[in-house]
Amino acid sequence: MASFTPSGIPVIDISSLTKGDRSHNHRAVADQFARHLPSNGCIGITGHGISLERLKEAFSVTKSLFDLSYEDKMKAPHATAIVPHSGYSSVGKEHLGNQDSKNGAKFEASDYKESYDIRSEENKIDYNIWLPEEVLPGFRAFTTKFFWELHQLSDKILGALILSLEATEEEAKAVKALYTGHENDLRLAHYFPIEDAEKGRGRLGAHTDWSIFTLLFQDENSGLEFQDRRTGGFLEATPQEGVIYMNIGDMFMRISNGFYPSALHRVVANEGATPDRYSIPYFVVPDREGVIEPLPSRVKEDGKSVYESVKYGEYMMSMWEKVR
Ligand SMILES: O=C(O)CCC(=O)C(=O)O
Ligand SMILES: [Fe+2]
Repeated sequence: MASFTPSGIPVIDISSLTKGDRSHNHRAVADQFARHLPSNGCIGITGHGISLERLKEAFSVTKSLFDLSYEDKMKAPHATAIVPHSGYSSVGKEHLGNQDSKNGAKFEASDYKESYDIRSEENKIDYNIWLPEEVLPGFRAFTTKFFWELHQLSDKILGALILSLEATEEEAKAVKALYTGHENDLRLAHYFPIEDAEKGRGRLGAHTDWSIFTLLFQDENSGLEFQDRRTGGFLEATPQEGVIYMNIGDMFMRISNGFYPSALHRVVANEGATPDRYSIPYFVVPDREGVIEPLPSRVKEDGKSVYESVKYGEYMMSMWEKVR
């Protein structure tokens, strides 16, 4: 059974996936996904197995990173090119709101934030750009460990998502083969404080993620909102202890032939003086060479294929051109 946030976003307990007991039935979680994700492509999750201590540590590491001087942060600068997408990006590198022209919810924002992207050590294209160890001791070790913890969790969520589509065994295998975790992106983000914000002022423009799905950790300073597709308005993703938000991205929308929508989301400032905000998105993405297309069984059921097949790497590069 799901509970709901004050704004009506469903919150699903996934502990039967994460307890590690293989005899547990994953079906119940898959059924909850199938019931609650089709409306807006977003849910809150509890029972994810990431402890509160771990989360506290992650936010404290994030804050220490952004508290460094600009000169120190620039010791791990993001490349001027799109690739490798890793290391430190100062304000103004991205304009995610630019990608949103199709759904009438255009939302002006200058993406008033700085961020740092961490990748798999085995990713040879988007390879990591690390700060020298002495600049922030322990940063590399912590974030690398956290990256793989989130990968383990994501692997289980992906399994339940595939199960929720009633995929054949062959289809399930094919989708899992698209994903090794080595292209995932752990992003630490810091939104600057704003004095005298008008309510609803943009901190991050409305966009969908290009991922399979995204896990979102945020601090107690709210601002994350998902579009309610029935009304076109936005629902606040209220910060709640132990709740991680999760949204479907463009790739799983395509795999599901549109059964799951890619969630349109944004970050806004509260009215008045708005403090710093920290968040940690984890983007679960296919491998670059992965060909993404609707499951044949869903196409059969729906009577048509809503999406053409795309190679993830090509899709991603075309999207990057839009938001730079
Ligand atoms: O900061 C957040 O809560 C959301 C970040 C986000 O949507 C993104 O970076 O794609
Ligand atoms: Fe996003």
